Amino acid sequence: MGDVNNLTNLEKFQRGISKHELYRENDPVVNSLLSDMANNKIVKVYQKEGGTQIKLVIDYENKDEALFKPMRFPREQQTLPNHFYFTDFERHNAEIATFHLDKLLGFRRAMPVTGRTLNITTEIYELADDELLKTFFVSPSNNKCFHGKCTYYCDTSHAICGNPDTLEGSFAAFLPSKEMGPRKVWRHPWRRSYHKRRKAQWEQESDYCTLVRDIAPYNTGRRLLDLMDMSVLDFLTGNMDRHHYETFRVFGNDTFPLHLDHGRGFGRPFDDELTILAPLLQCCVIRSSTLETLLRFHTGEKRLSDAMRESMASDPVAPVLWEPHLVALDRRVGKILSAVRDCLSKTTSDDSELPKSIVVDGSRRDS
Ligand SMILES: Nc1ncnc2c1ncn2[C@@H]1O[C@H](COP(=O)(O)OP(=O)(O)OP(=O)(O)O)[C@@H](O)[C@H]1O
Ligand SMILES: [Mn+2]
Repeated sequence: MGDVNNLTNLEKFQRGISKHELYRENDPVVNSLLSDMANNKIVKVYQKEGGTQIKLVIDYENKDEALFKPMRFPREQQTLPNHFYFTDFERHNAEIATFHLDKLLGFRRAMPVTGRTLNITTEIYELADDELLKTFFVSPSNNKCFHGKCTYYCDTSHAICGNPDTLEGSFAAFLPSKEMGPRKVWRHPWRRSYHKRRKAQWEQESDYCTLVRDIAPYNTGRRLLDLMDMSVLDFLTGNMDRHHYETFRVFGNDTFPLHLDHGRGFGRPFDDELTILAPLLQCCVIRSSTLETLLRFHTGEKRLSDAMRESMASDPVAPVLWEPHLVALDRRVGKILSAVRDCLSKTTSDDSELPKSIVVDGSRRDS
């Protein structure tokens, strides 16, 4: 199908997705794709249906697409104390930062995301489809605003407004279409209850992990270790909103889970939500390569915060994160490592076998 030289960077990226990861380490197509999304001409904008908060699909002149989440708040705004994880607003910069973090941790399971500042008149209003256009209005201070249609926060009092005419947002590279790359949706075993008074099973049973590890697909292959990686990523960012995850059907069950939907991370830099680490705390396993990476960031020359600062410096909307969030990353690496240490001391004391908690296998490329 067509000459490889005529492919857009997004198409090249999509063709490079493997059973093990979205892209290869140091693959130059990633930076080219980020730059395309940040600079290419936009020709059409419409709302993505589904999901709880507003998201726009951006069509570029070269037919590539991106998923846009608008900025709602300044970087310093924290999660409102009386909001649950499921009513928290989404933060566009959390999508950008989590892509960088996923990459630095060596997972490569998150789609590339860049920041970009748009002109709300010429790059949204004038390119919007009729549905979206209907939700535009001019605010009392004469800024152009829209609210779209969705389950939460799509009304006049939660509108997205130009400032006065610019709007910042995150642009995530589009996944292959459902036809090209159909995906399977999985319920996360450590999903929260999404109810203000109810608790989930894992919150009430301390040996919940023994149940999980006996059932497919967690009883074999890489999947349980992938959930541990996901809980590491989510604990570092403070994301409590991991209800489902998706895999590509073509790769079967022994493939990586996509890291999608990170808009609710980076909301509380001064608290570390240990319950996000529950999978790791309850199962006491972690992939050896992940442990090595965390140790390197903890004891090595470059701390995780430094690596993140460096990685995000070239983003068009840098600085992407408020400084306290970077400080939190280093502190949380320390907490993950002490959780692993606790696991070790638990499992080595009862029998002389290899400590179960450490992790064993990489099972990333070849198993
Ligand atoms: N980069 C992407 N390209 C294409 N589709 C995507 C991308 N990221 C996410 N999606 C799809 O869009 C849907 C909604 O995305 P996302 O989860 O980020 O939004 P959300 O409003 O938080 O949704 P929800 O309320 O269901 O959690 C997801 O089910 C996912 O399948
Ligand atoms: Mn979500």
